[in-house]
Amino acid sequence: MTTFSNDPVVSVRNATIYQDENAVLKDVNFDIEKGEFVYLVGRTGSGKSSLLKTLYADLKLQVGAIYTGGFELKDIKSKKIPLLRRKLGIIFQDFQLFHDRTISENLYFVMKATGWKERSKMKARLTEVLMKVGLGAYLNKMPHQLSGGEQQRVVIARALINEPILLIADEPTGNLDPAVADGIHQIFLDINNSGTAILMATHDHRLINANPARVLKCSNGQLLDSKSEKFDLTDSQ
Ligand SMILES: Nc1ncnc2c1ncn2[C@@H]1O[C@H](COP(=O)(O)OP(=O)(O)OP(=O)(O)O)[C@@H](O)[C@H]1O
Repeated sequence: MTTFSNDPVVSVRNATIYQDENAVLKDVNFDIEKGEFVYLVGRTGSGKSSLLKTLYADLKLQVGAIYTGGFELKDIKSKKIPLLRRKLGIIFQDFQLFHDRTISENLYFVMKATGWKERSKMKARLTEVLMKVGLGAYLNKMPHQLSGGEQQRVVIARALINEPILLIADEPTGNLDPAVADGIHQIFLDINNSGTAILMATHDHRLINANPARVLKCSNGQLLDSKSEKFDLTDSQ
């Protein structure tokens, strides 16, 4: 699909976000521009994960229009979903590494699944993304030999492999100590500084206050946007 250099990476118009037949968020409207950093907040159960899942076509879009990375999500064909996901980096709170494979085997797996073929190019890219997250020397380690923060860095490296235009992160520091969370957050800021847009769900107001950026807030079935209105962050933990 054709994308133009100034198109937003995400564009949402009058969308309703559903879990089964329950509308979790109604009349959702926002754009995320190339290179933007956006936090997503809201109380537990307010719809953050449901919104993110809809953006990467894990939940079906039933009402409204969403474009992510140039793909129209309404009625998207299932064979196009892997192509959409290749344009995105998706990161969750729980590190989903294969525990019986080394770090490099974990990354090779994703590369093969997304069409990489040449071993020398794969090795170069793998080394490059691991360096970006400060784990250049960890290629042959097993996941259990890494701390939680290091495992999350590997997951971030894996998400960077195909140079995504948007990183979608669902509470990526949720299970980490504050100091480790700060280190992971700094990696997201560095990635963002090099031009990748980031949409990050978080409950951590400490991180938001230390690194302010635009905030989307799920509240009472609506999505509020700090770009167009003022709201209180303190009641969204
Ligand atoms: N798999 C599911 N099937 C049915 N309902 C679900 C499912 N997952 C979540 N829900 C419901 O959808 C609503 C929104 O949940 P969601 O997980 O999007 O919230 P959240 O803001 O991400 O919460 P948290 O901060 O706890 O992760 C809640 O009422 C929840 O119970």
